[in-house]
Amino acid sequence: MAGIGTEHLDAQATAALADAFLAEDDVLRAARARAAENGLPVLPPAAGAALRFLAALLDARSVVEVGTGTGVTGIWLLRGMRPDGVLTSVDPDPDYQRTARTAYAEAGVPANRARLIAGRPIEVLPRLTDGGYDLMSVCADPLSYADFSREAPRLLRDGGVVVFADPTGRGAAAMRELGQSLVESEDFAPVLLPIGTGLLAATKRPAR
Ligand SMILES: C[S@@+](CC[C@H](N)C(=O)[O-])C[C@H]1O[C@@H](n2cnc3c(N)ncnc32)[C@H](O)[C@@H]1O
Repeated sequence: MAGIGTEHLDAQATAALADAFLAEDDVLRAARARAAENGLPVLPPAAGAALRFLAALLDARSVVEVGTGTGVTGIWLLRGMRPDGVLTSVDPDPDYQRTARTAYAEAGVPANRARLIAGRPIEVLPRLTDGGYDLMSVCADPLSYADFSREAPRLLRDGGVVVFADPTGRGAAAMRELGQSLVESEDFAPVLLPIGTGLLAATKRPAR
């Protein structure tokens, strides 16, 4: 683990340590390389580890992901979920989903654990089951996140978590606005985790 033994870490060194702390294996590195070949930005390993941590903490049986990409985040999520848990992943691009399917198979994930839906999330999310999800993970285009966040209270069970990531950092203004709406919402208790360009997470409070 790079950085262990360093007595004082600044923010940059801490970020490097966080990425090296749980280095990706060959399967994740291959999925990341396919993303790079396609010019797709991918979250850093520390963000993937945080998604796995959340899925494990929630003992997630059912996770919905927006932005399948080449499967990097999906593999992290599946590795945190219950062994019988199902990942529903939505992406407008069926070619990426075929690539992700290959990555899941390389990771040893049985095909019935990944339900890939090709379509615009804004049209697909309203069709998914009320309260059917322990975790919603969004890593796509931040300009659409306000629309996706409106679906989160309906899709999540009480105590479920929604997490938004901006893989390029170019959606900072949209992320700030989204963060503010979560702060003001009575439905959620939010936190901004300083991992990568920031993971904006919020847990759904039970109705009082
Ligand atoms: C950064 S990649 C996601 C990568 C994946 N989450 C990962 O880290 O492994 C973004 C994905 O979002 C999809 N996407 C782009 N715009 C979108 C939108 N408006 N709604 C949903 N998905 C979108 C792209 O097709 C692409 O697969």
